[in-house]
Amino acid sequence: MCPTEPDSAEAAWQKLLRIRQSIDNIDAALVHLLAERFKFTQEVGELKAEFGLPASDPDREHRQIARLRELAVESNLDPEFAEKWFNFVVTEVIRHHIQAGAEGEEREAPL
Ligand SMILES: C=C(O[C@@H]1C=C(C(=O)O)C=C[C@H]1O)C(=O)O
Repeated sequence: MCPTEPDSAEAAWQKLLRIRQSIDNIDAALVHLLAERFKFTQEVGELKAEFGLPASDPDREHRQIARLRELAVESNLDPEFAEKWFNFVVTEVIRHHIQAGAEGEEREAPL
């Protein structure tokens, strides 16, 4: 048996608990990072709404996807997954931007 392998069910359970703690820490960090990202994209949405800029910027998104795919390959992460994750997040960001734009228009042209 490899020396780092647990040699009993109890040791395996302890190892599982230790690994799960790290998984939970990483999940917490991801939530914090996403919250920060959405704070910044909200600022972008406010700027876009104020100056009538389009909600989405497909050219920028293509550049971001190319970069993230490269980073994923370097990090041994599936680049398809990295792109799916990015698109999932950006779809939500754009939905917020469209909403902010519509609310800005309503404020400018009340009934
Ligand atoms: C945040 C922006 O708005 C949109 C959202 C993006 C993102 O979440 O990274 C990128 C491009 C835009 O489609 C932006 O234009 O920078």
